Amino acid sequence: MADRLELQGRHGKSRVRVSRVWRRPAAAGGHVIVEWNVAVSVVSDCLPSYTSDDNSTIVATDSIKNTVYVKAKECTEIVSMEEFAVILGRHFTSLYPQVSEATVTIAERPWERVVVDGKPHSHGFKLGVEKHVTEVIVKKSGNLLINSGIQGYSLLKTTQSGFEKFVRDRYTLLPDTRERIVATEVTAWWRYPFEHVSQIPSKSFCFTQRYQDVKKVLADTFFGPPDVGVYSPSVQNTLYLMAKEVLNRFPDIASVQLRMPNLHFIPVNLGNKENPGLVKFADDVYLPTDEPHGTIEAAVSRPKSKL
Ligand SMILES: O=c1[nH]c(=O)c2[nH]c(=O)[nH]c2[nH]1
Repeated sequence: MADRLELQGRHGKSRVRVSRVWRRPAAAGGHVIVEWNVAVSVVSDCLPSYTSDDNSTIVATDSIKNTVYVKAKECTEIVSMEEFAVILGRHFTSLYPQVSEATVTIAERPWERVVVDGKPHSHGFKLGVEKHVTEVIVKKSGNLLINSGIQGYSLLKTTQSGFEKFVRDRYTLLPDTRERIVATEVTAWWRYPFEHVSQIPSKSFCFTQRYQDVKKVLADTFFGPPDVGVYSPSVQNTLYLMAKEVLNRFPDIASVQLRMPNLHFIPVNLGNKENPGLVKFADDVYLPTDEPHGTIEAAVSRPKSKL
């Protein structure tokens, strides 16, 4: 009976924190620093280690961790997170015959160059908020998948948002409105179309630039023009327009997934019989809360080719 059991295992190291500095002269743009939290997980044929005391085919997770630092050292030129993840994935799947696949996940701590007296500082950084993340899966054949994203991107507007004409039944209390605050913390994931290591563009920074560009398109679509904004009839509609704009603007992005919790700003009305109208809501005083919050998410992709 036991002989017929199947096992699909994987192992690796998580929360490997590494920082890499590239020390360019001030005239060339100054120092560049990245701080990455790396997770590597390999699919590896090391069945005897599960079924017996034979560890002879295990690539130790400690060695996996060490490799992250060795590869960071070897990157003498600036690399993006995505490129670094591909380097790691290629390394594990090509060096070890037993490793058929590697998944490398990286989250970047958002150190941003400071500006002093209107000038970008050559070696000073402050911590930003939203995070660039990536997940790269590399197969031994060189086939790969690159997904990148944003986490913790908090956006809010004080008007140009409403919600009306939704299902109204015996459970409904929420009134229709064309005037409310809308606030969210965007999580976005998008997939690049590269399917093999040989297809990855060589220009350094292309993924990093793309991250900045996607972030801007998401925010610009959420807010609309600076003076008048754009009306949002629902978080659902705004989410769709944000995803659609990313796909329109970037042909090298194949699909976008957005999660946009609706973080409520509840109108405050206080009063009782003796003291009616203690606080009467006039689009001014709110109770902000994220518990509970609405959960709204969707994946948007181009229609599949009918070829
Ligand atoms: O934009 C919204 N979408 C909803 O699905 C929803 N549900 C709700 O109570 N408020 C809102 N707002």
